[in-house]
Amino acid sequence: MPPGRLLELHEVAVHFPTRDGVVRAVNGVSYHVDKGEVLGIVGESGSGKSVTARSIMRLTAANAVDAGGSVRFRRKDGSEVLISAEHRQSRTMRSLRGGEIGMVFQEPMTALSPVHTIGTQIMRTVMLHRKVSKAEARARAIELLAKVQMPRPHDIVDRYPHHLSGGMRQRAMIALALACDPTLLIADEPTTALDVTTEAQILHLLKSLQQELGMAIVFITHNFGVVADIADRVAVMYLGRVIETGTVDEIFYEPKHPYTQALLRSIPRLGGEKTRRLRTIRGSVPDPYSVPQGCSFHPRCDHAVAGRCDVVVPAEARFPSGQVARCHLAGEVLPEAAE
Ligand SMILES: Nc1ncnc2c1ncn2[C@@H]1O[C@H](COP(=O)(O)OP(=O)(O)OP(=O)(O)O)[C@@H](O)[C@H]1O
Repeated sequence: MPPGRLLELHEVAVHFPTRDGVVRAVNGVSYHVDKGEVLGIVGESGSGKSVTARSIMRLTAANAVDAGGSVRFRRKDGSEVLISAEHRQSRTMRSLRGGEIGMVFQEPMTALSPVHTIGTQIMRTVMLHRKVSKAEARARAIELLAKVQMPRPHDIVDRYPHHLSGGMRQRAMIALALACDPTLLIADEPTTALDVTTEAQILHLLKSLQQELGMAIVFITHNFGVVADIADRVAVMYLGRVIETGTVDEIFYEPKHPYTQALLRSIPRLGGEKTRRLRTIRGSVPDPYSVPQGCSFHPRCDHAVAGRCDVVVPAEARFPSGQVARCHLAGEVLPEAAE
């Protein structure tokens, strides 16, 4: 990996064999994250955002089958590690999880235990990864609670999760994820379940922590507005593939892939023209048992060319800026042409 690179996924594939057939949840996903960068992952429900992220930590469900690809991660000491399925239970993986890669979820109770105090849980993580005394770990827990702007950290440290509001639980989970100064935080829809005001506060908190600590974030969301707030670069996913990547500005102002263009047309804009009608994307996401041949978006695409888009999987089209789109017509299908 280049020196500034922290994480690199190459053609990662994860399938779930079920009684009704094979769910091809992730079908060859490639993306990278540089040190200190925020990568937003967007896409409709079921596009494979979470399964891909979990495969980085090797935390996919027991019925998941690793169907290929590789994940590379740069450790704090500068060395590169190849994360593979065999590493699932390895000592390296255990030291990466929580020690170098932190994770926060939509539902804090998936990360927090209901039967232990917030302090005990943070102290446990700190003591698992560092040689510190109990008193030092407790001091670190209080320091972390203050860092995530938890009110009354000296009091909250001895509370159980059910004593806290939704927003405070989210802060506690972030404190837990930051316990060992991770260089990468994977945030999977961490604000989706919150009201708008709390969501804005948590986003602001994550952004300021990211800048203060210099950590990178993979931020998963289905909300373009949230991406605009927090991300530097964006990867758009559709049916288990990344179909476009670029900077936030490129994706918002010059989307190259018809799916990204359609997604953007379907979100209301503040101050937008009142006469402009919101358009929904034709059809619905096909079920992942039968991913369409060729470009998987072609059955819903207004520009699909028969004999090409329905037959051949598009290669990556690279633009001089670094923007990449997996579309046979990328560069030809401009937003104006698609109106
Ligand atoms: N353990 C599992 N067994 C079978 N199918 C699964 C399993 N976990 C996920 N899937 C399927 O894999 C696909 C991708 O799921 P994933 O959760 O990654 O989507 P997502 O883009 O994160 O969506 P959401 O925003 O709804 O979380 C979905 O079709 C989902 O039903």
